[in-house]
Amino acid sequence: MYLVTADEMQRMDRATIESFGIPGRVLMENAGRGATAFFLDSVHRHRPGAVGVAAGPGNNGGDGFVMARYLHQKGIPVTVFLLARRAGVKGDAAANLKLVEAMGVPVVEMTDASAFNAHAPLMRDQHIWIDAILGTGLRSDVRGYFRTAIDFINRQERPVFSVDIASGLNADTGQRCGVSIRATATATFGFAKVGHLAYPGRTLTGRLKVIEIGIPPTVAAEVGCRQRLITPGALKKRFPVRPAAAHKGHTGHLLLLAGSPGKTGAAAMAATSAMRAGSGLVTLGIPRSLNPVLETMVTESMTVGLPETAEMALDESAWETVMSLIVDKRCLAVGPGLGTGRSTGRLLNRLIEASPVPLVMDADALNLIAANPSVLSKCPSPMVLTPHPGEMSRLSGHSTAEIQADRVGHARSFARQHRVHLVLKGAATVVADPDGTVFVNPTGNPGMAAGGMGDVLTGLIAGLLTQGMEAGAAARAGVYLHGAAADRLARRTAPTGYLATEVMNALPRTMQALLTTDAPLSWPALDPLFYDTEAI
Ligand SMILES: NC(=O)C1=CN([C@@H]2O[C@H](COP(=O)(O)OP(=O)(O)OC[C@H]3O[C@@H](n4cnc5c(N)ncnc54)[C@H](O)[C@@H]3O)[C@@H](O)[C@H]2O)[C@H](O)CC1
Ligand SMILES: [K+]
Repeated sequence: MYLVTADEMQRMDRATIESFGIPGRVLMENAGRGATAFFLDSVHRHRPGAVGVAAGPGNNGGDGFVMARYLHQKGIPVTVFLLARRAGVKGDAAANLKLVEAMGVPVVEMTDASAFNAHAPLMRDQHIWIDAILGTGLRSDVRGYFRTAIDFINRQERPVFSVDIASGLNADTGQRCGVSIRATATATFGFAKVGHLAYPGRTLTGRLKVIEIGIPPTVAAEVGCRQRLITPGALKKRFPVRPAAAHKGHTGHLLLLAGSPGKTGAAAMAATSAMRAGSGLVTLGIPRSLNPVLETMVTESMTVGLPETAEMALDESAWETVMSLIVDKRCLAVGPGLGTGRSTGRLLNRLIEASPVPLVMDADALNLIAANPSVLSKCPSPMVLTPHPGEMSRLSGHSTAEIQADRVGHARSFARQHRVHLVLKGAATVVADPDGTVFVNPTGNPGMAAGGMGDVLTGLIAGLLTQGMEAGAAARAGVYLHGAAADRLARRTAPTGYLATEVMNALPRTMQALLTTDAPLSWPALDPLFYDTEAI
């Protein structure tokens, strides 16, 4: 399913109007009518009392006028609070303002803070708000008394239904532009926007419905949308089909380099997660002194003790053994609990330059690469990097705050520059491909903010790659399944306190669920996101 930016959406509107001759007025009518149906569906249990429509001067306000008209026709008491002069409303929005007034809907013009104060008592009487103040036309921090209006509506603690996007939310990043409406539900048009899915936008959006307004499907392709939501339907087609007579030679062999003192659990969890993902065999290469410990920790994986440094981390002299081990492998994963010593770093650099198989790199491997990210361009094989925002900061040189303010943009630019598949972890994980396409993951919950979850993800992605999945697909399937397995645990046990090993053990049945359904696997009570799977 496409996720679009404000600019892409505007280009699609234009293309629909100019190349297909569908008038903007028709799009606005379809938007307002569809949003009204979703509004009535959302409030069906309690027939709405007085409905206040807060309308801005642009086309978002225009959609609000159309909604006011349909609600009025249904006999629902509705008042339009116009946050602009009538004369300042132009085009299709002006036409609909005229129409709604002609029908007898009261329109209160509020052009400054003093008019706003004068009408505050009437505003307080509204039971439900329709927020049609600002849509995708927002380009900077919210200015003027729009700010006052947004704060006022939020303070009323009434249900708020946003038109297209919660006013004040940046459609491209999901960040508040100074201030934002906190919506109970949002009806958006044509396609979901990136800002609906990225945090904090996701919590400010409420239930989300994508309304079809008549944009021809080919227009999205022509505009070249570069963002997608990860959906089970798209993932399913990418899973390798296992032959009935499969043996473990068919199902791939992973080489995992991991572990240092105090971090043996990371190595063990990543290895077993690869097995849980369906990898045929896993060989775990670890510092020699740790072999006795890991032999008892992992049962199904094989272990190989490798030359180590004085700190008992992998030494550069392990190179030859590793290269001989890699010969019959389908994937190399490096990182969980690896340590960040210089000799380990030299070993890693040489592996990146020579790996004949796809590489997955996480944790300390990323911290080591951060010293010299240009080595990535020398890798002859596909790479998946799985940084959390702190590791991403070290890799890219941008602060964590900058990265979090535009996760899609930072993931995309790193993936393109270094030709890697970049998994930027955290709430609403994003996966960027080397060609700049970015996927946003809808699964996962706050209970995953716990030790070991990243090691499970590394093993899972590596396990999928080992079975022959293409690198980008393995990264997307990995983050989706990882989050969905955790959502299942959060639902069945408790929202927090479930363990990484439990997520790991839940992987096979989550994968089975993915392969046997088209429905999103997440639990709606944990994830308020609702999306129309028809609107792909
Ligand atoms: N998606 C579609 O196909 C359709 C979308 N529609 C709706 O149109 C809006 C976008 O409309 P647009 O006129 O471009 O912009 P807005 O209404 O969002 O806002 C423009 C308005 O707001 C002022 N403004 C901009 N930034 C700020 C700011 N930071 N502070 C204060 N004021 C600001 C600006 O000056 C303008 O006056 C889309 O969201 C949909 O709801 C169509 O109706 C149907 C087709
Ligand atoms: K809005």
